[in-house]
Amino acid sequence: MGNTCTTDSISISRDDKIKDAKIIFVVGGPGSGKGTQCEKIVAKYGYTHLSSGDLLRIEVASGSDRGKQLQAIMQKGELVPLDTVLDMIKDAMIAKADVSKGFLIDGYPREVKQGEEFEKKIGKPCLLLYVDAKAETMVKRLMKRGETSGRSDDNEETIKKRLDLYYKATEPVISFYEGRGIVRKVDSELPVDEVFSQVSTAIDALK
Ligand SMILES: Nc1ccn([C@@H]2O[C@H](COP(=O)(O)OP(=O)(O)OP(=O)(O)O)[C@@H](O)[C@H]2O)c(=O)n1
Ligand SMILES: Nc1nc2c(ncn2[C@@H]2O[C@H](COP(=O)(O)OP(=O)(O)O)[C@@H](O)[C@H]2O)c(=O)[nH]1
Ligand SMILES: [Mg+2]
Repeated sequence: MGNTCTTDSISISRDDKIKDAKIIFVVGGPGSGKGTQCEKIVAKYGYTHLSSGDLLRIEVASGSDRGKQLQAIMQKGELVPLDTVLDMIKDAMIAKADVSKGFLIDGYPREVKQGEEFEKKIGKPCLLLYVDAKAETMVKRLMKRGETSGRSDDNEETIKKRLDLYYKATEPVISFYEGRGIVRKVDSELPVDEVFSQVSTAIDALK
């Protein structure tokens, strides 16, 4: 049976496993350095890193019909349907719930609605790490990453679309959570270790 939900009671116990989890959203533009910082957080704090983009890429790599549809959307730099990403994140969280000290949700929410749905279905974040870099810096990093990443969206045309969408849809997420006082901004123009020192300060301040 595994994780299959057949009755309400099973579904409640599945959800119960993550309802009190420590949740950190990691938000920033494409190529800002979210993944780089998350790796370091995992090493120092032992949190579980879930990159919504990576989860989608795993589905694409499986070659499934759903993966093919996702690939087409991602190649255009658009957002995949909200429920698809949210279900993937939730399943991944439940799978790690027993061993996790906390979750880094990287690259999510991409729009305010995604944050609202996450809170309804999973729980509230205690921190939003805002990884901030200039557009020019992000483009430069992504073009460089594209030389070796093999990612079909690390090309000039798609990068521009991802950036536009970031400013239009994702930046409002930061204002939304600023209203709640949980946003900590780190300056990702700095060298990786200096960015991480700012990240550590923000995480250490959590109780
Ligand atoms: N919550 C999410 C996360 C990702 N995507 C899709 O997956 C692509 C890649 O996402 P991601 O790996 O998070 O890429 P970026 O944020 O652009 O940055 P990076 O991998 O460089 O962190 C996005 O452009 C988008 O099409 C999405 O629709 N919804
Ligand atoms: N110079 C510099 N490069 C960085 C920094 N953080 C990330 N990078 C590089 O920028 C690229 C994008 O980083 P990544 O972590 O994949 O960013 P993400 O798209 O936000 O997940 C990678 O090739 C990193 O090596 C940083 O603080 N300084
Ligand atoms: Mg990433």
